[in-house]
Amino acid sequence: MAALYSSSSSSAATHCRSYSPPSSSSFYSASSSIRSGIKQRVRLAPVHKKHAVKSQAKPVPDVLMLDDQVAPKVTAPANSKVKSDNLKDSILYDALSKESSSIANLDSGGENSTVSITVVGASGDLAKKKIFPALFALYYEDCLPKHFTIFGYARSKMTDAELRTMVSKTLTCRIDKRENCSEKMEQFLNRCFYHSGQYDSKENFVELDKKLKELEGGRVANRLYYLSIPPNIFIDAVKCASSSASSANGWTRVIVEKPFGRDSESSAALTRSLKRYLDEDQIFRIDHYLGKELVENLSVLRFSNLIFEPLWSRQYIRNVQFLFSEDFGTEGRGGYFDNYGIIRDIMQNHLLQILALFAMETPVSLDAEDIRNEKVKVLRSMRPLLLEDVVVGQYKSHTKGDVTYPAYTDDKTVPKDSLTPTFAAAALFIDNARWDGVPFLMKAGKALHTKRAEIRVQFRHVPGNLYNRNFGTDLDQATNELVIRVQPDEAIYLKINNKVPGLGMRLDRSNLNLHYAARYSKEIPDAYERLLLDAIEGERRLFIRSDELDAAWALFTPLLKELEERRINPEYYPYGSRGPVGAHYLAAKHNVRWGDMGSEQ
Ligand SMILES: NC(=O)C1=CN([C@@H]2O[C@H](COP(=O)(O)OP(=O)(O)OC[C@H]3O[C@@H](n4cnc5c(N)ncnc54)[C@H](OP(=O)(O)O)[C@@H]3O)[C@@H](O)[C@H]2O)C=CC1
Ligand SMILES: O=C1O[C@H](COP(=O)(O)O)[C@@H](O)[C@H](O)[C@H]1O
Repeated sequence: MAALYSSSSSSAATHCRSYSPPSSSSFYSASSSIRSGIKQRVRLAPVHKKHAVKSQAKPVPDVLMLDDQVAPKVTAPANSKVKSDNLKDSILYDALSKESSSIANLDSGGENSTVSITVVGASGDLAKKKIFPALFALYYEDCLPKHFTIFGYARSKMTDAELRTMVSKTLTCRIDKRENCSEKMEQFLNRCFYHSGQYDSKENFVELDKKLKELEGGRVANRLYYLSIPPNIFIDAVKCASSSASSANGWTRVIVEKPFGRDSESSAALTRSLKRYLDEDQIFRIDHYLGKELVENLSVLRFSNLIFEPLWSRQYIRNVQFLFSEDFGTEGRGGYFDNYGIIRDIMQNHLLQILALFAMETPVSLDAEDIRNEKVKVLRSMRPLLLEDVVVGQYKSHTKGDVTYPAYTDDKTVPKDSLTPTFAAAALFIDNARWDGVPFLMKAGKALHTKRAEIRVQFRHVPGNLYNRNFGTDLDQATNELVIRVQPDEAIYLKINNKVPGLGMRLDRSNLNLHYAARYSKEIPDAYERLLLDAIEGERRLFIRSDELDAAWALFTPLLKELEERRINPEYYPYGSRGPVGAHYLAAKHNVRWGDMGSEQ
């Protein structure tokens, strides 16, 4: 039986995910076996019979045959509506998800199945900037299944040829692999098609369905919809896609882009509406920060190295900081941004998701449900944010030399009297045994002095430190710090104290540095590539489950309401600066110094 399973691991996706490590590294072979471990476990999971009943599918064999030559027999019809109430039972939930992952893995890569990816809102910014380029990169890397089709769907009138021209302008070849690039592009573009339609028109989706069927050529048809449209039309599109263009014999999945509402109530309403047309395990709520390489590496760092996990608690960690800054303003997205602000745009999702991964307990396994269960526990253990633990700011115009940088309210799509924060700093707390009393600080801002995303872990001072005299460094300040630089120029470095070489005794601060560009020659894939591939493979680990979302909103909603109801004025900071001074007072109140204020890196 074991041989049967291992002989199945020849699908394109599995192949494209076996990254080759640098020759001297045994570490990577360990980590890639973790990944194949996930697959192995998922594939071996027996099929849960209830699912077959619920989805009214044909009976499913107890042992899944994974040989590519064996046609997958059964999948959950996408439009089968499974009520979500009983999914609250996490055991059943786990079983269902593992089961559908098994089906997904069977169905996505074989000779007798096909995957159709429809980008809804294909004429838009995100589609052009991220989604089509990520799909091409997956194709280039042989990660897409043998049989696949890509459809663009939007209201704009376009022919297939015009879509191809539009998409071709956004495609780039990998720096490390330029061979055959134009051939590959042409092959890819030939598999891209376009259908123009309204987002609320069943007829238009029926037309799409017809075109999809023609291209699917009678194979088991799996369908992935990427909703790259404004949130007010999500439900219209989901309703039409699910009723008129979901797969009759394969899976149907929908990737939903943020914003997932703007507070607890609107988020819950969105979830309820989505669940009228889809099961929870058909919904892939994307947070692209979870697809970033160093965020993915966070769990590997913690759980595959002996040295970190024992230190990962209030006993040794003084505070943790999650930092996001951009060196540009809203630039054309002010209309969207003004309704959300930086807390909803970055903190409630990207930074909080990273925090949950950082702080969670060891999951039972690397399966999606085990990881998401642990993340939910962390989020539920957190205190809702208080206004007194938050500082908000907004950038104002600034002139440097000959250049004048605009204020946020100079954006034509932003009301002149807008109080929407473009910067926020916050102190959060996790009331559990591991993290009691440890401040988790977040700072996020637009139009700051630099573009960067980092996690900084500041350790406590060394008790009874022998070197606590004046050896050139204040060791109370110069505690160890672990920095995970998510972007740009990915790196993980640990600040340590060391002796300056020589006959004297002076201490210095140095970095033990894993600098990705120096260590790995391979280009780091874009987050959207990883997440699209995961959605095709049915891997939900990096997507947000509805209970995670509820818990995340519960932390921020009271604060957001208070900020808006009391019309709290932001502290103004010049475009290109380090942000409002108030952020320093906030940190000082919690006995913390922001780690990004130093001169290093
Ligand atoms: N752009 C980005 O960097 C990011 C975007 N997102 C999210 O991704 C989604 C898509 O973003 P983005 O591509 O920037 O969005 P766009 O504003 O570019 O909209 C995408 C497409 O939707 C259609 N559309 C736009 N407005 C309306 C409307 N009022 N009614 C009906 N259709 C409309 C348009 O296509 P047509 O007119 O042809 O139908 C447009 O090309 C959004 O949910 C956004 O919040 C998330 C993170 C980053
Ligand atoms: O989700 C968002 O993310 C981008 C930043 O993403 P990055 O991958 O370029 O760091 C941000 O600019 C945007 O406001 C926000 O909606």
